[in-house]
Amino acid sequence: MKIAINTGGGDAPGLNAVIRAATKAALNRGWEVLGLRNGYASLYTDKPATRLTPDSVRGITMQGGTILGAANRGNPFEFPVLQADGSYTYEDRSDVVVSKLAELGVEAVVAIGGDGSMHLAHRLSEKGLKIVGVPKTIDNDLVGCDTTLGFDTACTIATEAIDRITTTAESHQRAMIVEVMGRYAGWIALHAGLASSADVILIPEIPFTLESVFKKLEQLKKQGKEHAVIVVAEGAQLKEGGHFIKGKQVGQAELLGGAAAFLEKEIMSQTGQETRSVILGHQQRGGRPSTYDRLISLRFGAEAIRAIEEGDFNKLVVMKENQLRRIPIADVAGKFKTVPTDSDTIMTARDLGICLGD
Ligand SMILES: Nc1ncnc2c1ncn2[C@@H]1O[C@H](COP(=O)(O)OP(=O)(O)OP(=O)(O)O)[C@@H](O)[C@H]1O
Ligand SMILES: O=P(O)(O)OC[C@H]1O[C@](O)(CO)[C@@H](O)[C@@H]1O
Ligand SMILES: [Mg+2]
Repeated sequence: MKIAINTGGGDAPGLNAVIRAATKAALNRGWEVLGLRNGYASLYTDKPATRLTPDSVRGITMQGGTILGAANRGNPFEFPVLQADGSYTYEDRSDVVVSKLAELGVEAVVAIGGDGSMHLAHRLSEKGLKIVGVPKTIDNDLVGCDTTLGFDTACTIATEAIDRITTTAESHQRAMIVEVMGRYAGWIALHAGLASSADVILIPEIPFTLESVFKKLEQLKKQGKEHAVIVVAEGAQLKEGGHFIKGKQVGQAELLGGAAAFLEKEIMSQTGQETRSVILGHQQRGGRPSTYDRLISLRFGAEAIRAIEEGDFNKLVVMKENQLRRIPIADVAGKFKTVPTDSDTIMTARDLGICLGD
């Protein structure tokens, strides 16, 4: 058996642990393992794949990033090609992906990625590719699973950052706003905000009003609390105004952001409270994975190989109620898991008096 592994979408802590577990489990079965670089991009080059060996995966469980490189602008069905005049045209390179893998003798692919990668995996499987998916994204927005690899680490990093920001907020009697990642889902904001005792948490699932935030700041003052910590998801949206969109690059999903800067300006000008904003950004995606992310990543990687061994293709390996399961990739492709607004975590935030902006 010859398999190939690729990592697609934004990188996330734990990717290397999946690569190591899948490679070792496959090599132990006497299989051959190829690594694709930068998603599927290496398949269009004269070095389409590299052989993964015990040496190439040694000691990488604890390493951030991905030794294979990631790609979040390389959709093979609409591949952006730069023209001489600076404009882009889009080519369908999906047949190149399928035929190149066949030429390399690859019988199955382990595709590690988020919602976008699983959408691609599903479309490639319709062209005959045998794929097993592994759920990765710090955003935790893949349906059909409790958690995705990278989410726990991102929440830990965000929680620690908010803790640190809280002590300086207190020293200066300021409102501090922390913008965290998560695209159109508020998982990181809600979990890290709750864990770090934020006063206000704004998530895309609950559109907010400025009045609600100002009311909370006023209430804190009345209680003798001179500082405030506001955690805002990059995808947060105003009840009247929608998302904060920073821009869009060719071949990429839209970039969100700007909610924290907006809030800083409005709080300063409308309440007079000294305010600062911080964007945590990509540090939430970088560095060493948490113990939990290492473990689920190793379990996902080895399970993907067991699925291939059993011929159980076009499945996504997931963690559901702390059990490994396999679900059809078709069931998650093109879907999106947001925070249920009636979840016990939301109710807990409300019970603790946290303002959710509504
Ligand atoms: N293996 C791949 N090769 C090339 N491009 C890919 C690959 N996987 C995903 N992409 C591109 O990256 C985009 C994002 O992928 P995905 O949703 O899986 O990642 P993510 O972890 O949710 O991060 P992101 O915030 O970038 O969406 C996809 O829409 C797709 O265009
Ligand atoms: O790496 P880029 O292109 O800045 O993408 C940022 C996006 O990727 C993620 O980090 C992971 O999906 C999102 O939280 C964020 O919106
Ligand atoms: Mg995504």
